Amino acid sequence: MRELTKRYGGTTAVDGLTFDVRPGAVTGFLGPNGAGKSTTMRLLLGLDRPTSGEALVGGRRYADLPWPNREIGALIDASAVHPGRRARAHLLALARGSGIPRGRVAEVLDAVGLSDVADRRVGGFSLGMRQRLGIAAALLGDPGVLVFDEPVNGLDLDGVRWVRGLFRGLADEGRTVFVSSHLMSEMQLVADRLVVVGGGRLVADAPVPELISAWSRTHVVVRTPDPDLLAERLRRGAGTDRPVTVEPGDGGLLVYGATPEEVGDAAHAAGARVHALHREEASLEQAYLELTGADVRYAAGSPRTPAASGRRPRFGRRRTERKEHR
Ligand SMILES: Nc1ncnc2c1ncn2[C@@H]1O[C@H](COP(=O)(O)OP(=O)(O)OP(=O)(O)O)[C@@H](O)[C@H]1O
Repeated sequence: MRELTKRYGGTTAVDGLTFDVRPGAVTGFLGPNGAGKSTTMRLLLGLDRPTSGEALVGGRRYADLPWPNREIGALIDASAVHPGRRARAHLLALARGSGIPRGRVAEVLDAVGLSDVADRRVGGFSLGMRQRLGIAAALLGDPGVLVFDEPVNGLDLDGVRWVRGLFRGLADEGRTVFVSSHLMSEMQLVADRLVVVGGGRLVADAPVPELISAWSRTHVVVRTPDPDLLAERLRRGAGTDRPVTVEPGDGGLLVYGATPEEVGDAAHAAGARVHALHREEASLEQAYLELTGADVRYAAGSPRTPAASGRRPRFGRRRTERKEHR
């Protein structure tokens, strides 16, 4: 994507996005609802025209690809199949239109686990079965680039595990796998890299471990009836050179920059009673909430954001920065 922008009337769905999606890896495309993920994918697939900028597949616009289905396969909308069509007939029609041999249809039906229901009408399929059929259609041309918009929706636990394995296998074969989701927990399990968007803008583009260490901080949670005693002691340092910051938390304190052992020792030295003490690991979920919470449009107010649905980031980006200046 190069400076990709799409406006619908007064709404800017995609706002100057620039990033690359590379072969041999699963790239997660993450953002809350309305962040512009589907629009970006639609622009890449030539289903809509950019207002400005470009979305290219191997350096070419979708419209300029001689055999698009053999270069890029996509699942955008699993319900976009006529309900009266049988699964096999649907795939055969797609294959015929793209010059793909008939034999490939049985192969992809088998790959997605739909061989037994291939001659049933799609109208009777569950959402999970339709997702599988959509994935089969994406695989049909054996393309080097695969794009999946929210592919996990509607899949049961087995289906979710299967899809993770499938993406990993496709990336290991050297293909480019680009998968959107609004679920950080899902992306953490499947993606090598993440492109994070909020309000149509790029918020982060990095390998998953880099994102975690850059955007979230592990801390120690202490439950104590004597928070003032302990906080005062910790603010003078926990016996190391590292700066320690302390924040009020549920029934106690949240301590940044000290180990549980150091916090325990500080409590002992201060004479503060400790009822519980544990380390809370930095999770990608936390990083995601911070990242999208940092976006102005998604910081608060919108009823569709994780921040506004009761999972507000406890430590927004600005607060963290302020803490570090203290
Ligand atoms: N055809 C359209 N006409 C008008 N506005 C649109 C159109 N398509 C998308 N939008 C708007 O563009 C913004 C981005 O939508 P988009 O569907 O790309 O987001 P998304 O990240 O895929 O979210 P979701 O997970 O909800 O699908 C939203 O504000 C949406 O309402």
